[in-house]
Amino acid sequence: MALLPVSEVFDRLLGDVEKLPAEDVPLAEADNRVLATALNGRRTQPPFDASAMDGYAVRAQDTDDPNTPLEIMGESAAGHRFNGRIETGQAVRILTGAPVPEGADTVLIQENTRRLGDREIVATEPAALGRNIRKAGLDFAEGDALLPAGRLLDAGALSLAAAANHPSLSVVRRPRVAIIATGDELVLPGSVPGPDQIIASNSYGVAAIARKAGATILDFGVVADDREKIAAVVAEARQTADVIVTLGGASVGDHDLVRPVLEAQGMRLDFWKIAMRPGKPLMFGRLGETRVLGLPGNPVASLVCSHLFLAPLVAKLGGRKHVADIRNAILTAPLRENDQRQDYIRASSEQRPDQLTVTPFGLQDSSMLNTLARADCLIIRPPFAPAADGGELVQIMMIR
Ligand SMILES: Nc1nc2c(c(=O)[nH]1)N[C@H]1C(S)=C(S)[C@@H](COP(=O)(O)OP(=O)(O)OC[C@H]3O[C@@H](n4cnc5c(N)ncnc54)[C@H](O)[C@@H]3O)O[C@H]1N2
Ligand code: MOO
Repeated sequence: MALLPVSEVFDRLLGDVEKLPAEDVPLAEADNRVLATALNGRRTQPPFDASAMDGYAVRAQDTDDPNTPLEIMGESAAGHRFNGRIETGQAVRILTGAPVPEGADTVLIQENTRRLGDREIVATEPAALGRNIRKAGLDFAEGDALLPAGRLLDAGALSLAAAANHPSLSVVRRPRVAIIATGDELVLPGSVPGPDQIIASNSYGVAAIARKAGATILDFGVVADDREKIAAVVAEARQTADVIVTLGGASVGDHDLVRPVLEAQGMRLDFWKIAMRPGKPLMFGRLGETRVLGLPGNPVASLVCSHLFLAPLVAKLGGRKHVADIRNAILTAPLRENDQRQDYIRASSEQRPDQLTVTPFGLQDSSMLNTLARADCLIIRPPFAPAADGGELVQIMMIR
């Protein structure tokens, strides 16, 4: 089977993805969720003409002559309005956020007044008509379009939704990603491994990438290389998962059972084996409504494929925008010519005063997590790229 080019992998994986259905969540739990439907104001804010300052509600023309005393008729505080109307020659003590009394057209700030005893003030400076008054609806009015569908609910959006009196919000359901690690050699961190065993590490990194893209993770732990056991876990996972991610068992060895087991369960294979390094044995298919992404077991292949493919898949299902952070950088060391597979080379970037540079790591074996953890980017080497010298420009994808 020919290896599928990376650009086609994106098309086949993402081409027909629709965002998941909506669900209602309490406002307090809506942080970092994606709004499913546009949000309108359910009230007008401020609901009345309100004072923007501590001072006195007056008629502007009464302040034209600074020596005219104004009689204080009462107080309007936030939450407790002054019930009454002021006439010429009168003022009401007013505090920030309080309703402006009828008859007043201006708020004179406290600093521009002088008190004469308990009952009177004079303006020390004339006030312009309408000063320090927030008109009703200054922020928004009932029925105004406030937030569009697809908006990520961040701090500003959440407080606006609250101010508009929405106690709950309709958000896109989080994609549920089931992760199934396969392999007789794997034991969980903290176990005592047998002589031929290693610690299962991939799930943790893959889960972190998926979660960052908006997923809820269903971790199915480690399953032995056994057809029945893998089939049983897949059958359980497909009940709830939008995406099943399998780890390992994707290649051509006698114990690489994932694809045959999934096909026996009815998976329609879309593609298997892609023109990429690391990540060649990547597999993608559909099991009913559930998408299945079979990641190669080599830890670096699992994580690089998750950055490249799982993150945008999860983001799109969850209604989020996902744009890979791709930049141009100057190579500090030479690179060999490339073969037919698009290469993603672990590297370290440095922002210098005048340019971004990138240094590839010498060893690129796809089992080496130590280099992956140190890498902040991957150099993208297109198929058949000629050898590159230090000083040449290359594309890099940031991974942290
Ligand atoms: N004859 C060929 N052999 C291999 C090919 C090939 O094309 N022809 N491809 C190689 C490539 S590329 C990769 S990548 C691996 C992928 O193989 P599998 O997906 O079948 O993965 P496994 O054989 O199960 O495991 C490979 C390696 O990774 C370790 N592993 C697996 N799962 C985990 C995990 N959850 N946490 C940590 N480490 C894990 C496993 O122990 C193996 O060492 O195949 C090449 N072979
Ligand atoms: O995916 Mo494999 O890691 O190309 O070595």
